[in-house]
Amino acid sequence: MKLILGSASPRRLELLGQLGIVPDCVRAPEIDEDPKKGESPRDYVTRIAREKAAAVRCAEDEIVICADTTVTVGRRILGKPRDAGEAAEFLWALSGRRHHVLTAVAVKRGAHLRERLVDTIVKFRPLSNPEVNGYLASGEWQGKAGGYAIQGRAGAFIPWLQGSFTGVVGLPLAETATLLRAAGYPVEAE
Ligand SMILES: Cc1cn([C@H]2C[C@H](O)[C@@H](COP(=O)(O)OP(=O)(O)OP(=O)(O)O)O2)c(=O)[nH]c1=O
Repeated sequence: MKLILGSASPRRLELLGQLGIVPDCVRAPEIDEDPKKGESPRDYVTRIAREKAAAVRCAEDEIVICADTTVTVGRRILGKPRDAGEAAEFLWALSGRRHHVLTAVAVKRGAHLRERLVDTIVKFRPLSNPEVNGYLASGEWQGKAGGYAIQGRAGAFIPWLQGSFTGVVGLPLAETATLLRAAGYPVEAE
């Protein structure tokens, strides 16, 4: 049984490694990640993970794992910021508030798709101008949903969360292990 990681995210590769899993290959999906008009954040993230899984070619004896992570405040979806200006806007929108980080995981084996949606509530303390400017200068916001990475220096902005830390980083490991086992892929530990 071969495992394909359908993701260009180095975080997802590293997180699988935490489970002792090294995928047999990595195939990054190319899809349009724009939300549809009026689409709820939960529907959006589920659809994108599903579309990523559908976009990755695989043989009968291969399992594909894809995921999508998005940050939501109210009904607003914060994806990966286009530039530093948008990252600044996102950080101010998150400052001093709680938001949700949704990660949908999709595991495909043949025609069968298994999915899980993990919802984590994250609290940001109020940020100051120097903190936001310092963070923007670090470049850590690039390629991250919501414009921050909890596993880096933005960890200092977050006094509390409820849910899955690994889900925020991009692949919730408890749910991922369950999905992979259900698909027939051996996952040790636990
Ligand atoms: C909120 C948050 C997001 N992220 C990252 C995880 C994801 O890589 C990224 C969200 O973008 P995604 O579209 O989920 O993934 P990606 O574009 O990096 O990779 P691919 O589509 O090929 O799978 O944000 C962190 O690393 N830390 C965080 O704290």
